[in-house]
Amino acid sequence: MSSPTGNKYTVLLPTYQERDNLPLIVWLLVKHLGGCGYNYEIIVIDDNSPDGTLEVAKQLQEIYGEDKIVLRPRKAKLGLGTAYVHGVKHATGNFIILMDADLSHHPKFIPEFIKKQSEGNYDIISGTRYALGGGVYGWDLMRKLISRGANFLAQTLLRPGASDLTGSFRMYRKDVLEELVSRCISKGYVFQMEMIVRARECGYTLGEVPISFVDRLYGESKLGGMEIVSYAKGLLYLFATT
Ligand SMILES: Nc1nc2c(ncn2[C@@H]2O[C@H](COP(=O)(O)OP(=O)(O)O[C@H]3O[C@H](CO)[C@@H](O)[C@H](O)[C@@H]3O)[C@@H](O)[C@H]2O)c(=O)[nH]1
Ligand SMILES: [Mg+2]
Repeated sequence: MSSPTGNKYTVLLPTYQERDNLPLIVWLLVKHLGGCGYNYEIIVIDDNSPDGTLEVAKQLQEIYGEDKIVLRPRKAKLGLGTAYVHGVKHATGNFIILMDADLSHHPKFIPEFIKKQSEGNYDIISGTRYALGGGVYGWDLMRKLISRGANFLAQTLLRPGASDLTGSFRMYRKDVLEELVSRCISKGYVFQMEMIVRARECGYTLGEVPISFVDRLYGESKLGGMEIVSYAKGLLYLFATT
């Protein structure tokens, strides 16, 4: 079946301890991308999860095929930012979708990203929780404050012209993503924000699509105190240098 847009979409799924979530997220991706006739592949980047995520991914590969599920594991937990860098090296699509594997980002929004992209011929489409009717569900007050605070600080210091700077559900043209990752120095959670700041520097166009972010059911977030400290350091660095 030829893709309705003539494009190929590569979904990068970084996983660390996502054994219970992976079958469902993959099934939903197949449903919303394959079911709509899009040409796609899913690249799973597992960082040697002790819970056996990679073994689950291998079973999924047998079910859906090696052309649809591509495995690019790494030997150790090396961080979310570098997982994307690693994944994009193996991508064969001309558009790349970055998303979490824990069902916080629902694949039903991807056809909306694709529609928005073709309407404005944008270089980047960013899912937004903080404008246009997007939202967050299931987080406690503390986590909401951390996210809002991180966004507010970044908006105030960097003024990058996007409503959700720390979210990671986005679609990029492949060459744009490659250019941006080569310019980014962050390795942890601050990576998402730096990508938008660099995109603005390079003059790339950005469209936004409202998304609802639902907190994970299975497993735990990897966002801890260390990540918050490194986020603050990264933000100050960007403030001082851009
Ligand atoms: N391969 C790999 N994957 C990782 C690593 N750390 C996290 N992941 C994967 O990256 C995704 C996001 O990790 P979570 O631990 O679920 O992040 P979160 O706390 O829910 O944070 C989300 O929201 C933040 C903003 O509100 C985002 O900044 C963040 O990117 C993510 O979308 C999941 O699929 C998780 O398995 C890592 O070191 N290596
Ligand atoms: Mg999560």
